[in-house]
Amino acid sequence: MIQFDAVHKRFPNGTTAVHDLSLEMPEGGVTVLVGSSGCGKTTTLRMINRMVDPTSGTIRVGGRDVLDQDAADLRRSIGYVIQQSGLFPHRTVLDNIATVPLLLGHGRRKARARAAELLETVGLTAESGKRYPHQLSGGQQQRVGVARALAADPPVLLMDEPFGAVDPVVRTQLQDELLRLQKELSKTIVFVTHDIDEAVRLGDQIAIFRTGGHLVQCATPSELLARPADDFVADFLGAERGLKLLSLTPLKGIPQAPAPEGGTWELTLDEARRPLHWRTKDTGDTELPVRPLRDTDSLLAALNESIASPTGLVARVDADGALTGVTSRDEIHQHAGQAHAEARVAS
Ligand SMILES: Nc1ncnc2c1ncn2[C@@H]1O[C@H](COP(=O)(O)OP(=O)(O)OP(=O)(O)O)[C@@H](O)[C@H]1O
Repeated sequence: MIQFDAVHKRFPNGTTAVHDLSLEMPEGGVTVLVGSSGCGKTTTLRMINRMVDPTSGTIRVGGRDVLDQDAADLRRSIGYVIQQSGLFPHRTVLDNIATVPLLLGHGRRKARARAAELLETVGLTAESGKRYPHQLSGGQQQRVGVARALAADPPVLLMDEPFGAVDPVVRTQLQDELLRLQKELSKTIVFVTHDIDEAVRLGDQIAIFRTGGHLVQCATPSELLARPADDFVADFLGAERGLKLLSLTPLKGIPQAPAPEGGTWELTLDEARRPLHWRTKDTGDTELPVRPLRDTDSLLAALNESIASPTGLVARVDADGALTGVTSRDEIHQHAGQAHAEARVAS
């Protein structure tokens, strides 16, 4: 969908922001650009919608060279979300979202109806549409920013550190929302972040840049974590890169055994067979918390839970939260090793 071919960007002051970049961003996938400050991520993003023009090389969107297209038209046809949401302060939330449909000549009523629909899509109440941006929390403003970018239903969405200014809890919620939306909408998304965990969570592919605008490696998250191209990439991924790889592997398919009965520790269940806690009578009826996991939870979550669990056992539940069995710490360890070996072979 988006192709960079030998793209170079040198600003008039002599700074090379992007150096000989060749990269493909597949249709319907999320490409995350990561790297330390000043390595050319934002410039790369902005060349896609012609907010910046390349010095040399070609950028194609949907097969067409961006330089052959009118910059204003191109910008309207590509969604753009930035940090701090970039909303117009004196327009209501609904009017902010309706901005691009209005620019595209949709009537006011139609544009507002579409905006109201999008409010719901991004998880905001109809009432919040009547407010002004400063009357919303930072996280809510970011949701409005996403709704505004989606308003003209563009096939491509550019997101520049969209969740950089919110606290970690809200950030995780916004990431979840984006993943949910993306499942439905399958946009071609280019997402800039400093945060490697965010990149691993959201990316179908991750492009890592080094200062001077050099692309060092572009690969799927599991390829990158299993086989970093060099020390720079390995350092960027951090010492816990092995654990991050486990965060990508779901528990589904890892064997379960029946929950222990009559031993030192037992699981107490409610009437719907949902685990409540681990309980032992040995030390005066002690109860310890249990965090049951579903098949979609990761091996990393399982490893974490197996360490916290007094028995080393992880309680597994179905989609309704009812107990299906338990998995041991040893079993989880063994599969963790296997996941690493498989990722190394696959990449
Ligand atoms: N308009 C400009 N004129 C001159 N230099 C610029 C301009 N825009 C960016 N640069 C320089 O180009 C380099 C790349 O900047 P860019 O904003 O693309 O990096 P980045 O990776 O997005 O950084 P950050 O993560 O800090 O936002 C930097 O050295 C920056 O100072």
